[in-house]
Amino acid sequence: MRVLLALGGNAMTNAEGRARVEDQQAAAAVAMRAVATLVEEGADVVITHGNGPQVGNLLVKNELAAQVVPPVPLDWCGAQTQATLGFTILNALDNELATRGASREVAAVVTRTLVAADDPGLSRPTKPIGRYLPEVEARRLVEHGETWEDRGEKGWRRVVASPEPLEILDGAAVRTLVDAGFLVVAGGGGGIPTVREGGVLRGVEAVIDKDLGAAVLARTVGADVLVVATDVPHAVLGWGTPRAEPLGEVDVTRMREHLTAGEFASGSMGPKVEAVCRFVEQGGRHAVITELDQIVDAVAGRAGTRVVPAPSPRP
Ligand SMILES: NC(=O)OP(=O)(O)O
Repeated sequence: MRVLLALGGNAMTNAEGRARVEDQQAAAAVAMRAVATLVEEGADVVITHGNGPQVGNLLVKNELAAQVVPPVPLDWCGAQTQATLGFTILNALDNELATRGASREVAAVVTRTLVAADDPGLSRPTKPIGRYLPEVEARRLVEHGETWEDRGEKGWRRVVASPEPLEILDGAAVRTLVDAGFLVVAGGGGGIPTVREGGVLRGVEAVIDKDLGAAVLARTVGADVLVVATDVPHAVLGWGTPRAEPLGEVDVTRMREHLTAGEFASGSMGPKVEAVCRFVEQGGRHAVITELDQIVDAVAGRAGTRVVPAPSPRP
């Protein structure tokens, strides 16, 4: 079985969302325990990861240091997060396999994702990145031209452009490595957004939603199962209301109806549900949204919100 595991922000930060080096190393170590168990059970595992906290922090560093060292654009920041998180995940995975007396070849692939140059998402900021700030501080940054948005009880968060992922440009390399038996980290942060204009490729300043990127990557590597690991055990209908209903197994037609009805918040559960629906609609065996410590059971169909193909119509 081939599994695409998409690790959410909480899988690469501590419980408060902090992204110090030691927080990221500790979080990666926890996530790789699940990956090592899947590997022991015989799965091919491809890992992708979010980069929202990390890419936002890099952008702030760039802006603060701009008078001293040349700043780099957001797509460069995204590429940098793929490298640092890829290296952190690989170390954690190698170390976890070694404690179990196991060993596998591992690799991290700097991954570009093709987006359309005229994607409306490039001119309309929607993707939350970086740290949360109190409203008063966020409004000060808005006065300096940044876009910030109220994200509820945690505070305000910067939002940036986020185009639709169309194709994993480095997909052939990823697939070749997986077919050769490597455990691969790829498509971090949804992939580095890249446009092709007049036959020329160039990065664009945006951050792709990593769950939507994961759905494209899953298709590219021929995954049977997509697991979106986040900080809650299930997607929930009526979240935060007295009628809250955690979802178990749902067929993809019904799940898309819930999505269309506005049951899932944009910028958080909404893209995760969109991603699992796309994966199953395009032939995936099943897709699961669940929390980090349920990953192994999720792959086995015993945990989380499990989206399965719609039943075939009767002849
Ligand atoms: N790129 C991205 O979606 O990252 P997060 O999942 O960390 O927000």
